[in-house]
Amino acid sequence: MDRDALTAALAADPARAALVLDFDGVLARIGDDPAASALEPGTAAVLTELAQHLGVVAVLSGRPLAFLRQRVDVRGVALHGSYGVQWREGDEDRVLEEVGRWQPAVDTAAGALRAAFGDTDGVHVEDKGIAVAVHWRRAPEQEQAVAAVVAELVAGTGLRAEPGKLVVELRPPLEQDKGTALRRIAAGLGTVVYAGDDRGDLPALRVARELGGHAVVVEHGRETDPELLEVAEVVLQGTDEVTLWLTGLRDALTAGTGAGEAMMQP
Ligand SMILES: O=P(O)(O)OC[C@H]1O[C@H](O[C@H]2O[C@H](CO)[C@@H](O)[C@H](O)[C@H]2O)[C@H](O)[C@@H](O)[C@@H]1O
Repeated sequence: MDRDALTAALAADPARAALVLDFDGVLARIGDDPAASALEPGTAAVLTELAQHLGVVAVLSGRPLAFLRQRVDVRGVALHGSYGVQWREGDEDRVLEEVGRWQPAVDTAAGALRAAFGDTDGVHVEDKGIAVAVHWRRAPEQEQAVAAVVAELVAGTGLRAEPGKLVVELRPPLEQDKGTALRRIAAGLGTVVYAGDDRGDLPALRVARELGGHAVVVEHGRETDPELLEVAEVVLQGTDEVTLWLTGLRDALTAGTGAGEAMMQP
């Protein structure tokens, strides 16, 4: 399958189609500073138009919902944060109830990670509210030290370790992941397309295929886990190719309507 076939699958019955996208590495390029991630230029405008034509356009991310609300302030785009345990409903932020009882464990883990790595150059502890992540992108030599502390914390707190690109997150050990979230988002719809780039996207990529939809993997060279490429039906090269695909999809959906021209310079 290629980009055009993917576009055709969504355009066949757009009102019943779901386009669900990961944030980091798909809509935002990967960089050194997790706090600096932002939508690629022009993407907000394209997503706005896609949301007017497709049944569902959603962002499903490991990022907290509060972060997504700041970075993806796009009318019509549904937001699902923290691997789908947080979402926006009307004017309210919602979170799965069972998450709350893990907050003391998350706070303990966050404190321990700050104590262990707060003074370590290049290691960044990311407070995600209902989870905590530790990054070593700027200090690759610290990977083993991080792994050792995280293993102790998993054993001591019962939290679950969620590995990603040069990061590991400690989060509540619920039977919830991007796959269970995608099933909820896609319920009752026709064609489902999910695009992701990291290990946390694997459950959603598999569910997309199980539902008869399509799994899109965004490749970032050697940082791409080979397991993702095994699940992929379409592989896009980095966020630049995502931008081209979304622009082409917008053009296909708006063809003949007079909308969509000159909205985005890829
Ligand atoms: O589910 P996602 O939207 O893909 O979020 C996954 C994690 O993304 C962020 O980390 C990654 O992107 C950073 C910015 O480019 C990069 O510096 C880091 O190395 C990557 O792992 C985010 O910081 C995590 O909280 C997300 O879980």
